[in-house]
Amino acid sequence: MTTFVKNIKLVKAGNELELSSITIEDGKIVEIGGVEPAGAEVIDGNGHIVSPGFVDVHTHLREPGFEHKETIATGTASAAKGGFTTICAMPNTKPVPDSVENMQLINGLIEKSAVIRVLPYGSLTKDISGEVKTDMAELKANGAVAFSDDGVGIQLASTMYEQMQQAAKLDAVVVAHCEDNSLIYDGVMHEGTRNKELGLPGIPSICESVQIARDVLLAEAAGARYHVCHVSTKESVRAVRDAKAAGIKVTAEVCPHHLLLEEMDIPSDDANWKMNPPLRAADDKDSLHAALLDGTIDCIATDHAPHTVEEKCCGMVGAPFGIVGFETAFPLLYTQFVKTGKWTLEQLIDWMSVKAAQIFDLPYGTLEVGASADFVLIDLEAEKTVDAEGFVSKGRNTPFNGWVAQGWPVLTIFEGKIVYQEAQ
Ligand SMILES: NC(=O)N[C@@H](CC(=O)O)C(=O)O
Ligand SMILES: [Zn+2]
Ligand SMILES: [Zn+2]
Repeated sequence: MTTFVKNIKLVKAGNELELSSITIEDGKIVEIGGVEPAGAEVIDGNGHIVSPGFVDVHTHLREPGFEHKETIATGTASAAKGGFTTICAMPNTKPVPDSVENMQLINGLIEKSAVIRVLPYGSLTKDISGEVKTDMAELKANGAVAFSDDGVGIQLASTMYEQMQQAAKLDAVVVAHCEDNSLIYDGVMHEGTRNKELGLPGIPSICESVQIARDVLLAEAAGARYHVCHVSTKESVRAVRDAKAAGIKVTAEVCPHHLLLEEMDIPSDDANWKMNPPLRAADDKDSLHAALLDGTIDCIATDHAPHTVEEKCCGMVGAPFGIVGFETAFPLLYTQFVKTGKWTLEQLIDWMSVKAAQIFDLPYGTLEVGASADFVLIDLEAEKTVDAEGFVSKGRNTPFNGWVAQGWPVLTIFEGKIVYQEAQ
């Protein structure tokens, strides 16, 4: 079975485009820029750009346990619509992937329902409760892509250190949601200016940064590979930058919302603006941009975190943290930062695909002969308004509703097959 995708533009250095084609055989890329093979099925790319399928190393699919928020079917369909073909699923499900049995249960659900590649995390502790350590070797042997207790920070340094020592032996990556519980103060948004105006309890920046500072030293001592989730503050950026300079094996991600928004943008006590970590101050946002550009932060990850309309209805206090991200990530970043000349198209695509894959040694996020035929065609001209009601995800929880953006995925191909096609 041969498929020929013609009339597409490859993104070369910077913003340079080159008219090309991709030939697919048995789910793999066999030629780039070749001629149409006789008898091939032909897809006309209509002159759109082609990017490697995006790789999202931080997502929440909610199944098993919270199918009212999202399922593997709806979450992966949403990701495909956003141009993603590989996503790593965080372990805050019920049950948690903390044993061979639970890992196999989750693998079975993925096998049954996912329309793109889902690589599950194993947890660092049983039930992500921070107490009993998991057996990482057996979780890895059963498909854990890496290890995290995302949703909560690991409070005890000894727990983190001992799991880093296990990870170092396995050459696995420890992925950390950094949050010191003694410094949360029941906060619902950034401890700064806007929370005082709204009369809402704040989460100080140190809640995140002190745990990163601790962890990079633990990673150094353990010789482990350590990846920081959703970096949001300038002090966190400094801790990661200093650690990299010291030769510690640390990588980091940033979320689209922390690059696009800041505390002063929060219009009111609206839970669609509540996420963890929260939207920080303008200078924090600036430091995240600088960190991406100088390589301190390695990649962009959505932290797609769907919740129901009911849960998000009634102000920030009491609502769960989290916003959805798959279906808006590329268009918003492209419109705000590439169209404005801050970034090149090549940089944005790199941060959303190849750089993300490299952190976990994944052979995806690349357009190379021999690679899995995972890619997305994007219409850079099409302009649309973000409409949460039209999301494929079950989640409607986004602060970007009504934003106008360009650069929408029109066709997503995973292992050579169409998994999303824009309605004509
Ligand atoms: N980011 C969030 O605000 N929420 C995430 C948990 C997490 O990523 O910490 C969730 O699972 O809802
Ligand atoms: Zn988190
Ligand atoms: Zn998360």
